Amino acid sequence: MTASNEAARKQGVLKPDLCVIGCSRAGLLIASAAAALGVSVVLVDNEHAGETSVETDRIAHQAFIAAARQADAGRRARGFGIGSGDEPAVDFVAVAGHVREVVKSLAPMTSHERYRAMGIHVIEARGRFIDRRTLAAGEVLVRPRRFVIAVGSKPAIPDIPEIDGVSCLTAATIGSLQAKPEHLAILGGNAFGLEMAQAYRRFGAQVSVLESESRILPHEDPEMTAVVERALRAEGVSVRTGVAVSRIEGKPNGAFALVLQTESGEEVLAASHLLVATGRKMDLEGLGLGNAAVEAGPSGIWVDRGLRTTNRRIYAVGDCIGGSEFSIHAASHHAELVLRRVLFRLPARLGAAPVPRATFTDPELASVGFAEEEARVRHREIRILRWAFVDNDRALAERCSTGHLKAVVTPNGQILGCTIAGPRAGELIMPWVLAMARNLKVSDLAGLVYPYPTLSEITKSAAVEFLKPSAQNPWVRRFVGFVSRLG
Ligand SMILES: Cc1cc2nc3c(=O)[nH]c(=O)nc-3n(C[C@H](O)[C@H](O)[C@H](O)COP(=O)(O)OP(=O)(O)OC[C@H]3O[C@@H](n4cnc5c(N)ncnc54)[C@H](O)[C@@H]3O)c2cc1C
Ligand SMILES: NC(=O)c1ccc[n+]([C@@H]2O[C@H](COP(=O)([O-])OP(=O)(O)OC[C@H]3O[C@@H](n4cnc5c(N)ncnc54)[C@H](O)[C@@H]3O)[C@@H](O)[C@H]2O)c1
Repeated sequence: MTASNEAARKQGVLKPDLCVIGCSRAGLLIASAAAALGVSVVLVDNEHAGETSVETDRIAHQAFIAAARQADAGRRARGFGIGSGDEPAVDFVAVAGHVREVVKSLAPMTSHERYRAMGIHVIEARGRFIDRRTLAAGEVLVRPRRFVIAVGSKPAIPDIPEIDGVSCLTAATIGSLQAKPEHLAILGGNAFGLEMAQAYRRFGAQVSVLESESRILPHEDPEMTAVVERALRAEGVSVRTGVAVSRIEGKPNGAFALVLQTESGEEVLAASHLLVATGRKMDLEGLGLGNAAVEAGPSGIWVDRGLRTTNRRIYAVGDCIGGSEFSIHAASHHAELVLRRVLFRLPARLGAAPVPRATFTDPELASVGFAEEEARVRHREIRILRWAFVDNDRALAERCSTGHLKAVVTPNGQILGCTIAGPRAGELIMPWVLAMARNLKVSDLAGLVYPYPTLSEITKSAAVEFLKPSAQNPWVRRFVGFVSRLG
């Protein structure tokens, strides 16, 4: 037990204004904002942040993808007349060193010491509710005015016969690989699986993605996911959709064979490593939610639209409330809503602000609002606006012109959604998020001045498409003709 926990035990029960359970980005945001406003805060976390946590896994994941991008840039440099086009020499151990360095540089930002220096009482222990108002954390009891639960999620392993017999990798363990896998089979073709597939392929591994749905990124617009799928296949990733793994057969040398059920029958796929990227499950075990009358189901803790649980003193944010979107920005958005409600007693509700989604493959895929199919169900008439990166000067100059932007709008220019598959899509989606959040029309995006040459001009080009039919309007033509006769 740490010195501060020992001191707390001697004080008896801690009675702060706020107790945050979970040192996630969202938990830290709430704790630090509340402390900055003079609110007394206890933060309970079961890990030494900065060492092993989802935060660490996530930054390690991004650092790994960044290294793979460099390997690919080495190959592509030949197209610019640079280098010999030889395969880049990849030192997998040095790549792991780069990842460790990036993770280490993040550690001071998430260290408990940083939050203690802000006046937050940090307790390093797993929290467990013992009644409706009290949390036991190690030997300390905490009875605050309000709780916020931000305990996240952990990888879910699918129920496949004999999967326990192979040592499958997950988001939490893939970082421990010290050598390039010979053949990496990845179960699940959503963001995490695809980002890993492309990165390992770029490092020279054979990679097979096995997705049970009929297409990868099943929640996104199929026209746009096809762009990503084509790019992955072109790099040599084997993408299999609509397949079910019916069992796994271990081999004596540690390798294994996946028995697949496909439309054409049974098939066997031999691989050296298996990465499970089939989703997350809530990390609620041992939290004692029942003691606090906080109801939860298999899809997470039940909250109302203001993120309040079935116990009115307790809020929950992030992955642990389930839903369709598990992301750092969704969790941070929850944190901001809870801060509004708890600190300022202002109304705040889920669903009021559009939350974008992003997949960091190359090309990236980012979206906000409705895709075409859903928009057609909800609106009698819609218009589709498209612009391709091949018609963007910056993309051409940089030889990254794969993909396009697709926006869905109403006939009067209200933006229903936008999806971008292409370079920097995760950045380029932001004007569309802002426009949707502030109820701007697509003509507002068309009217902005964009610097040339930038990828961001793709937004202007697509938005201007909305105005083009007006050029055929007889009244507009007559007016322009009349004005031009005035001299
Ligand atoms: C490999 C990987 C890559 C990802 N990449 C991205 C990405 O590029 N973009 C993106 O937006 N999202 C990404 N995500 C998803 C994102 O990390 C999660 O959606 C987000 O972290 C969820 O935040 P959270 O607040 O729910 O909790 P988490 O970040 O999961 O943190 C929960 C914390 O609570 C602690 N805890 C758990 N139980 C207890 C307890 N009983 N008592 C005390 N403490 C407890 C845990 O130790 C942990 O520190 C990625 C996830 C993974 C795994
Ligand atoms: N770019 C990002 O925002 C990013 C990056 C990495 C991870 N994450 C988050 O991390 C979490 C974990 O990601 P994930 O990709 O593991 O989960 P996920 O839930 O996002 O996707 C799981 C995929 O696996 C498929 N699947 C499920 N069972 C299967 C089976 N038995 N065989 C084959 N396919 C199966 C699903 O159809 C789905 O496409 C997600 O919440 C994700 O949002 C986000």
